[in-house]
Amino acid sequence: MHALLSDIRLVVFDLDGTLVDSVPDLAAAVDTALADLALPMPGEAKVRDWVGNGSRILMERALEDALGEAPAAAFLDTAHERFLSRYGEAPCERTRLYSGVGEALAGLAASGRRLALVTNKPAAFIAPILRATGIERYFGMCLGGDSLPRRKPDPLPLMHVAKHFDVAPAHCLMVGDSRHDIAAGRAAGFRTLAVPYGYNHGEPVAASRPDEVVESLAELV
Ligand SMILES: O=C(O)COP(=O)(O)O
Ligand SMILES: [Mg+2]
Repeated sequence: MHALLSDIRLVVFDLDGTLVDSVPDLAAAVDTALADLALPMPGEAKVRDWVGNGSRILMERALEDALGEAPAAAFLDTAHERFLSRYGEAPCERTRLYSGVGEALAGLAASGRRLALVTNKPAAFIAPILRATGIERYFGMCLGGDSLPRRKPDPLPLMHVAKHFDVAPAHCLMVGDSRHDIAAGRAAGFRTLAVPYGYNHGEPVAASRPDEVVESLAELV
């Protein structure tokens, strides 16, 4: 086990960009949603930098890019509905686990630690993706960006999970790919660990000063 885990009893994982590379499917849904609205398709590279604050803000960034100005609220609502419908049709066609994730989850679970998932993506998409990638059984609790009144970088979902498992924050670890994960973890009183391969608005996640950065989650076990 990694030294950081010695007094950790609960490990909370981010999903997009940490456990799964979901951008191919997210980008396909953004592209088709914009095409439905007769707007140009942004493609994967741009979408990669827009993921991290939930699907509504993802679509706000996409519309702003396509229109050259901030979208009207009603148009954003329409576009967000299009995105949810398109993503719901195919949330895991090309979404894949990052290397090392399977070993890490199996090893941590076997060690008796509790595992949970806190993502900013809508909760409805969590189970289909965990099922398709074969990792659903590891998580005792999963929260989405719309599960509670506030989402990451607010610490609320992390505090909720720690309370659910009755583990003090000092014995909890947040594992994520973005500054929102690190900020939420720190604010909740958790230890924090980052992976550098995910989505962080084009910036290195190390700039958020997590307690540790690992190239692969396999290094945890
Ligand atoms: O859907 C998003 O915006 C990001 O999701 P994540 O919190 O799992 O990285
Ligand atoms: Mg993420």
